[in-house]
Amino acid sequence: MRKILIVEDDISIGSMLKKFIESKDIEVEIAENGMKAKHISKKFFPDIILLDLKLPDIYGFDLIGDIKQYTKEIIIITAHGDIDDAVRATKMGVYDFFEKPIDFIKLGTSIENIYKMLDLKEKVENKKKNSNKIIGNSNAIRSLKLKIKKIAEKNISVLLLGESGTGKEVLARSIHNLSKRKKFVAVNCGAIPEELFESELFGYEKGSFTGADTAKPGKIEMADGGTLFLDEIGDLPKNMQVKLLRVLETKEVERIGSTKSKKVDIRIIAATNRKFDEMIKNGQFRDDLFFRISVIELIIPPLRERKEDIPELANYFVMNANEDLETNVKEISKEVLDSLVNYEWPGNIRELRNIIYAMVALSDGNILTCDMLPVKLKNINKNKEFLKIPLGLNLEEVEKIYIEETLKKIGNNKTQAAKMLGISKVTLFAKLKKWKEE
Ligand SMILES: Nc1ncnc2c1ncn2[C@@H]1O[C@H](COP(=O)(O)OP(=O)(O)OP(=O)(O)O)[C@@H](O)[C@H]1O
Repeated sequence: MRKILIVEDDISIGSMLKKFIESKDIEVEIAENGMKAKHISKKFFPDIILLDLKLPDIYGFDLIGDIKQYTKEIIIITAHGDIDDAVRATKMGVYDFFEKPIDFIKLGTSIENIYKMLDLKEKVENKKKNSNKIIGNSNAIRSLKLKIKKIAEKNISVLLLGESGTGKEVLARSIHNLSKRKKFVAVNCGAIPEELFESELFGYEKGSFTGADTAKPGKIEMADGGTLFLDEIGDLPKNMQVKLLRVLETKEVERIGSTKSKKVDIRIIAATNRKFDEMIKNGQFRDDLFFRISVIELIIPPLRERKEDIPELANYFVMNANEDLETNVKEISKEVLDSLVNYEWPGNIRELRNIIYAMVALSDGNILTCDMLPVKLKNINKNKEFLKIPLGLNLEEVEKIYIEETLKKIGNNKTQAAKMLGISKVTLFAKLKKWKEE
């Protein structure tokens, strides 16, 4: 059910507004002063707050900081509005501004527009949620899926390790979706300038520094009851590492400029593509924080080590691209699939996704063919070397020739050969020993 809170001390205007909005099938609550407005918004979580500026106990603008976090949009209604107020409202992110007497038709349109926008946002969110499906059936992915099912509901910190684009965020969101936690709040530590970290994570009170016009909760507080995903945690500055550790130990957070701390219940999922042991050795990352966040460590292997997932992923991205680009590609040609499987994917799944999207966008038929491949993939099959093996040999003899030729090609490096052949080093040694003894 849609919900609107009216903050208005004039009882007759309040009840007129209530009647008008209820006629649109929206649930309405009224608060006659600022204190009630804070109290009700915390429990009612209205989609929209209609806020009168002149209230008996507070000036409407000074209330916005306290109620903003409990609603999606604010509309201001005022008897004595001037240009300055309208400008201030826009700066504070208020959606619309109405002068009394209220033009109900215009107000109705404004409310409808907000709901149209919110519906669209929800659709995009849902789509995002669905895109958290973990595609792949390789041993590595199957085992990851099993593990996350086991740990999802337990309130333990998880550290995801893997190269860029391997799907760490997808995995983090899947863990969250399988848990009963409320919201998923993501922070990309690699994208925040150092001087903004503290306000981003901890929030601030109004007036705590120049430019802090309103109070703002930080990401930690916003994740209360939910999951806080700290992407690129290796980029967290040292002074923030100490502060984060304190939050995890005390389960309390304090906004900048506040003397009061607030209890928070968060589950941390962190991710990095950097090597923690080196960072700890160099003093770049605190080991006490590392132990706190890495109760469970999950390693996501690069795509080149689970090539059997490539066809399924490629088909999945063709389907997604069809939906997003309104195309109708039905198939990937065998040659294209061969090239995709033979490529090494330094950018992992993100790179695969981008290439498929580009190919779908370029195609004008219903099959993806080699001429649409980017140059780096076009000649990949041509560059492959082929080995002629005579017919009539038994499989073990074929295997022996193949392994010997592979070793020759890479300068007898047995570790690399085992990797290329997809067998363990022990197996490779055992085979070589057996053939030597024969
Ligand atoms: N197993 C998967 N199934 C389906 N799509 C996936 C999978 N893994 C990754 N993707 C897709 O690949 C892209 C990159 O994934 P994601 O952002 O999770 O990677 P990441 O490891 O967090 O990258 P970075 O380290 O750069 O932040 C996204 O578009 C995501 O939807």
